[in-house]
Amino acid sequence: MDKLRIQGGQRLHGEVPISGAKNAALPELCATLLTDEPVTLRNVPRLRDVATMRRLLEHMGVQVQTHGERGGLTLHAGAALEPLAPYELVKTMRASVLVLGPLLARLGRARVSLPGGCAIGSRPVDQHIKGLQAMGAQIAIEHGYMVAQLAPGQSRLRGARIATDMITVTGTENFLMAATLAEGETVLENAAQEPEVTDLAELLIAMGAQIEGHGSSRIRIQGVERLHGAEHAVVADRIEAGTFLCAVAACGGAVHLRHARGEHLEALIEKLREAGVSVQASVDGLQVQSPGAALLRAQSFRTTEYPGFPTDMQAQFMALNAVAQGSSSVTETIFENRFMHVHELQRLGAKIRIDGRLALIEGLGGSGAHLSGATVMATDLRASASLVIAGLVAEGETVVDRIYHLDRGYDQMELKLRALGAQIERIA
Ligand SMILES: CC(=O)N[C@H]1[C@@H](OP(=O)(O)OP(=O)(O)OC[C@H]2O[C@@H](n3ccc(=O)[nH]c3=O)[C@H](O)[C@@H]2O)O[C@H](CO)[C@@H](O)[C@@H]1O
Ligand SMILES: C=C(OP(=O)(O)O)C(=O)O
Repeated sequence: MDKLRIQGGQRLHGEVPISGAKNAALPELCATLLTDEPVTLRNVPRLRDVATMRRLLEHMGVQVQTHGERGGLTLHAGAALEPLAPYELVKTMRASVLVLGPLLARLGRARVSLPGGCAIGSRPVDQHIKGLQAMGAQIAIEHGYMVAQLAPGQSRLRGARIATDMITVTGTENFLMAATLAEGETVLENAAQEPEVTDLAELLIAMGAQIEGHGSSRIRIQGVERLHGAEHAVVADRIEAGTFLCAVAACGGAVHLRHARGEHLEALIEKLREAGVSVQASVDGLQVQSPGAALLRAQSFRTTEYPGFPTDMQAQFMALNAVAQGSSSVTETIFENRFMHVHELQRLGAKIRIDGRLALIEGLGGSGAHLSGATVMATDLRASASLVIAGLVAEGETVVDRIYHLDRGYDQMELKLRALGAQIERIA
């Protein structure tokens, strides 16, 4: 099992290219199920989740071709599709639930394994099921599978008004894709406003869908009879960019993040600036400069839906707070179990106390104390990133075990960090 070995204490300098977003690429790969014409995606990141999604789509009969160095994939979901997503392919990746909407819309039936339990919370899919039922789908849970079909006498999904109990990102994406081929109008109330939802809507529009209001909390979709092929470049990954911003903030140095989109990271950038980090827009990205964590002021924050502070950046910013000056509090409001990095950060010497959904952090900056390297265990994707950041500033050697979690969502992170001057290597 691969691990990362880090020798802490280096400042970071240079330029890093930000890859396409995992959370946009995954729904966009699923959207190719909506048409029998080829769809080309560019800037698809090289990630384990993308490879898993590719295997899942190929298993259903989608032909996938890779081209070029720059993450080009052409997907062709021709006529012979088997709408089955088996447990073996679904268990490691929550996003596999995103095949349900497109399959129902295109074929009127699907059999999709419930996604496996996840470390960060229970993550039910009740809202996905309720919304698709409102569009006329009949969905039963049988032997761990969602078995879905259209109601008798119905040849297409029907447009509906869907108001979810909470804001759900993949739920919004599933409804958006399903509604493109439904009969009549669908209105999504309480829709997620994340940039990845907007990027998906832009791909769907390029395929011939009629969508208005994406990027706001109410999205209107007029169903059409068919969609066609298109070409689309996946938006830059704001969470990868945010992770590099926190890494440079903690280590100190000056780095250009090529392709990063500052307008997608406003809540995070505001906190970094308040901490004492300089973040400036450049022609094609962001320029970040930091004196190093010990001279920064720790920042309190609460995670909320976009445009608020992203839950997917909570663990990385907490690592920064642990080595900055002063005390801070972090409240996680999206997932009930997303503090698993805390125990591992404590093993490196971080002073953090958890009280329910609140973490209280006593920053080491200016106290004379430091994190000290140790072997730590990655428990989920962003927890792994937070341990890498902590390892980069800790004294001595840190080994981060179980980095298959990191490989789910970061495109060659250790190579990118090494190019910036970090001492980090992958070991078996
Ligand atoms: C592939 C992808 O895009 N993953 C992102 C997506 O996950 P995902 O789309 O799974 O997260 P949601 O936005 O759906 O979850 C928000 C909250 O709603 C709850 N919920 C959701 C659906 C449902 O049917 N029932 C229910 O109770 C969840 O358990 C969670 O507490 O958004 C999360 C929140 O920004 C991010 O952390 C993930 O990186
Ligand atoms: C939680 C995440 O991903 P997923 O929804 O794929 O588990 C994430 O990207 O931080």
